[in-house]
Amino acid sequence: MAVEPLAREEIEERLAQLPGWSVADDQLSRTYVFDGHPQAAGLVAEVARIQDELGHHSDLTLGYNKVTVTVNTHSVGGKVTELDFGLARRIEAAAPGHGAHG
Ligand SMILES: C[C@H](O)[C@H](O)[C@H]1CNC2=NC(N)=NC(=O)C2=N1
Repeated sequence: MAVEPLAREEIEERLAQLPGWSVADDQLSRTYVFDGHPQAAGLVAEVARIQDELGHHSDLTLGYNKVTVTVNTHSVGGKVTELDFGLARRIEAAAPGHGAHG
């Protein structure tokens, strides 16, 4: 089945299960906060592995103690799809192991 952009209600239903994530300008995103830089970089490295496994890649911004994840699906013209939520759920599962909060 081909991936399709999610409708607004479908996005709202999925966001309700993912506290901290939001959609603006057709981008699904979340910022995680850490106690320090190595922890933040550790999440980036794990997310890179997850993204290659899934074949779906977010834009990751690494700051001193923050990581911002931003993703949409290029193949449907830059809209939010189930692929983006699938990646977000995997990142949510990984983040606590790196000490993410915020
Ligand atoms: C061939 C490869 O799987 C595609 O180019 C993938 C790679 N990663 C991707 N990542 C994102 N965010 N959107 C895509 O449409 C996309 N396409």
